[in-house]
Amino acid sequence: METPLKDSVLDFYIDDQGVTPWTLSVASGYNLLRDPHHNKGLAFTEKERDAHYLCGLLPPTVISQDLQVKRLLNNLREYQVPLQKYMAMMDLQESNEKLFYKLLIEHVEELLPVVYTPTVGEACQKYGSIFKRPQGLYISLKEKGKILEVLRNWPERNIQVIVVTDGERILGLGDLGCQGMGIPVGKLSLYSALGGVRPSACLPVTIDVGTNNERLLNDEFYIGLRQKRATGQEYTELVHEFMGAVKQNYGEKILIQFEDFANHNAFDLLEKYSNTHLVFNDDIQGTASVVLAGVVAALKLVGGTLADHTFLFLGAGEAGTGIAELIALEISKRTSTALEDARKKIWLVDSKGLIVSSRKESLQHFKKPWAHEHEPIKDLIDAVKDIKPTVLIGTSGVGRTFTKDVVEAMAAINEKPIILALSNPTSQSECTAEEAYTWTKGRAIFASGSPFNPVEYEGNVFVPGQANNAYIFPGFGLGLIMSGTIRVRNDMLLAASEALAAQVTQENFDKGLIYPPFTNIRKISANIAAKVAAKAYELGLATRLPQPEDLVKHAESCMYSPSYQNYR
Ligand SMILES: O=C([O-])CC(=O)C(=O)O
Ligand SMILES: [Mg+2]
Repeated sequence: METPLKDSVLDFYIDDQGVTPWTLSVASGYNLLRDPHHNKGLAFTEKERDAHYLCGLLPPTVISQDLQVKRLLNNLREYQVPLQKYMAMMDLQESNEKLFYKLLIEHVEELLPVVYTPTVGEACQKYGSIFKRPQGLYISLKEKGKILEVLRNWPERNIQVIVVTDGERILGLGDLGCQGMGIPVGKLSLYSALGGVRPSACLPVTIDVGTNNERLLNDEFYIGLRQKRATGQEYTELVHEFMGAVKQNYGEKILIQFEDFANHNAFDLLEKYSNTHLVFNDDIQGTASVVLAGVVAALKLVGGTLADHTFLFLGAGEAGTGIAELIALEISKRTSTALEDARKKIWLVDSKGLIVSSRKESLQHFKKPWAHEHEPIKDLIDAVKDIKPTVLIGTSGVGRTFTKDVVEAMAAINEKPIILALSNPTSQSECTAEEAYTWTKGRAIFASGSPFNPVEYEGNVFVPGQANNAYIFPGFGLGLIMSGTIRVRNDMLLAASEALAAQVTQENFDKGLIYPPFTNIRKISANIAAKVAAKAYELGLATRLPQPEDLVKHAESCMYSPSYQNYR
């Protein structure tokens, strides 16, 4: 057999230690069928079966990978319950990785909602009950003092990207503790499927410091530490040890993506580590980049420049303030105005009402830049009527908050109101696609964080876009990895955003879409990766030299291929 197997060009960047001997020793005979990285199931050819001690272990038929994909898709479609589809996909990932990715890549529109939002949310809620095998590393308070050793227990050594959560704010579902593991697992499968990063280079991590979720603490199937969340120094020290161990074990170029931390930690962690590590917060930065792209694309449909628009957010946490800041940065850049002035076009409402200067003293630090001069307003509907936004963005994590009143008020102010209901999963969406189109009489430009089906309204079909950070983080990460970039900077987020907006075609606009369909996502990711890498080279933060001439081609050549290889 040809080992080490090369999954993609990124393998050439593997350090001298190369592939683990473990892979070499088990990959034949029955164990080969049990090795998810190399298993091909019925697609092993006669010759391969002869050469690798597989005769008799498989029924006589040899089928192609394409036929395997077809068969699996047929089986998946038989399941009525989304969670059953999810579990079937996880089983496939654990038994035949290439087939899992080929299926996911070739049927991305259909299967994204299965392995990602909304179903992954339900999977996390029930993770203890459906748990079968470890899909990532669990670093709990018990591992304190030995995190480096724990990292070395993971079978893969050449890790390029880690997605880590502490489970405190899983989507809009709140504290799911250790069961948040579904999120890093799901995000990383998109890194490979959508962004082409080798699966073996991806490491999902859950930091378990307990949970404040009483239901889970009392659930006999809960898999995490049965205690209230550690906070303060105990929390900070565990995370700090993790961050240090990761850098020590994997080097400076390891990308660490923070995912679904609570507001009170997310901003601080990002700030604390952004000058010592390659860190990226998907909820703050990834969401910001994807929403800016959608808004910029929407300008083609509604007219005006970014600076001509007025933005109102419901929700002033990671997504809300992250998006607001990136929009302000872009306005400031395009119009050469001061950032403070650009921010004045943007208003945020939190659970206490409009964020205004009289509230400044009591605001969390990440909200302070948005405390503009204005009299207090308590309700969203009154804020809409007063501020008269052209763009309404929901990032509250609370479903059904864009009520009929609110949406109708947007339609009364705007010919084409831009309404983005970003909270996940579907149950937490601020409104449904159907509500947005019906209440605006088909005039809304609508996108949501979790997918909605097309809506028919008065004989017209409206296709809602999905404003989800899944458009950005896989290509963004690929761009960082392929260029050996050592720090993330805002200009890279702006570059990613521009790259995504540039991928929306006239045909998409004609359908009212402000995002391209996910079917072309690998091409989109390659373009994003190229723009991000180009910016990193420009800023002197890319270490992989010389800079390739054609970065799009380079990105494509780096991408993991899910097609089987021939084993000698
Ligand atoms: O996971 C998603 O679908 C988007 C996201 O980061 C979140 O909602 O936290
Ligand atoms: Mg998230």
